[in-house]
Amino acid sequence: MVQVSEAQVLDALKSVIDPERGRDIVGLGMLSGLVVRDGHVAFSIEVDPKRGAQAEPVRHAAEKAVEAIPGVLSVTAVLTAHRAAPAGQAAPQQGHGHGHAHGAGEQKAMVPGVKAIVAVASGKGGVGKSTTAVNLALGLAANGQRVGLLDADIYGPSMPRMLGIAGRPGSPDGRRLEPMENYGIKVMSMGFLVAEDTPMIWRGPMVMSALQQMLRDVNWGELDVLVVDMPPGTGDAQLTMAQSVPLAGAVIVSTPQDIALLDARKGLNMFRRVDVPVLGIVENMSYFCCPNCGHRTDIFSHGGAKREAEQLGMEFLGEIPLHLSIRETSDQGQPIVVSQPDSEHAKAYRRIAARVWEKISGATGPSRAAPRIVVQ
Ligand SMILES: Nc1ncnc2c1ncn2[C@@H]1O[C@H](COP(=O)(O)OP(=O)(O)OP(=O)(O)O)[C@@H](O)[C@H]1O
Repeated sequence: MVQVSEAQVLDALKSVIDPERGRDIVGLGMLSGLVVRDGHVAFSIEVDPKRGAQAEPVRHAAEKAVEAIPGVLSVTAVLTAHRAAPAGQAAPQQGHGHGHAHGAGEQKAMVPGVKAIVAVASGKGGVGKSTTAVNLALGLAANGQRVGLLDADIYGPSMPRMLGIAGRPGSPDGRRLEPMENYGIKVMSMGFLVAEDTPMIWRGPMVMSALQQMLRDVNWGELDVLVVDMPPGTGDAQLTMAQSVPLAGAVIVSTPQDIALLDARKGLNMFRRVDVPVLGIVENMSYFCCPNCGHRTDIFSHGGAKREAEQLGMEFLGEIPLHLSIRETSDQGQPIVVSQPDSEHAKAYRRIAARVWEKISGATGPSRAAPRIVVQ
């Protein structure tokens, strides 16, 4: 295989001229987060936020220039809206009339029109975080809230599949993306923006810019709740999210054995460190429900999560069994809350959604970043 070096990529990018300033993007210092690995290249290009999608031709030209290097297998270039103003100064999105971060620290820019943002997180992968996020979002919608779902799991976006949505988001004004929609909720996912076979190679700064774009450069409209399906784990992406957005709170998804192994505590501690209230814990795959006879088996010493949650000072929001229909419905793009709304499982998700809503809509008082929420 032909090896591609960073120097080669930089050389190629020196041929890309920013038309606005008449110089190459490398010389202008617009490039950041360059990663070259096994022929796969990824980088971000910082542009003034005012330019937004007008800088798309620059991104496109940069991609083309790198693609032309022999040995390059894929190129992922992302535009970063570089925000020079320190947080708290007159950034355009700040304080859109709905609530501010009132914490002792810096103000966090609200997303215009979005009343509350709830993160769904887990200490590790594979515990059913995305399944919970999608059913929670649909449960909130079924309970009457206006809901958006942001798939922040940029390494393995699953929402296009889970919600049965194909295609690419449009941008009628050429500046902001329109979210996709299904089952009455608005959805944005990196899966809509990047070809399925493109490997995702991200480094810290790129993760941040991708998340910021999906959060702020999307026309979410008026939402009561934006549910964010976080990437698994407790790394950069979670911290960025937690630090740069006034989260109303976080829901931690955990399996019984994961609780026992303390993985859930990592998630909990991370949010506590950045001063985001943890709304509670959902125990997923809590017990096994035989799809044929309905017989229930507690395969993982069920009940431990509730006890642990209490010990950790967290609310236990509910338990979801391991059930074939939960997996099958998500795999088919028809999550159980919409495809089998009268099932016990759908009801369990709706109860969790109702409790989450109760907690965030009642989140007033002198505490930190709790957004002011008007229940309509
Ligand atoms: N309660 C459940 N019953 C049956 N299957 C489930 C349940 N919850 C999740 N699954 C299945 O487990 C698998 C992993 O779930 P999911 O993708 O939601 O996990 P995740 O924590 O988001 O994973 P990742 O960390 O890989 O993103 C999926 O196939 C999903 O359909």
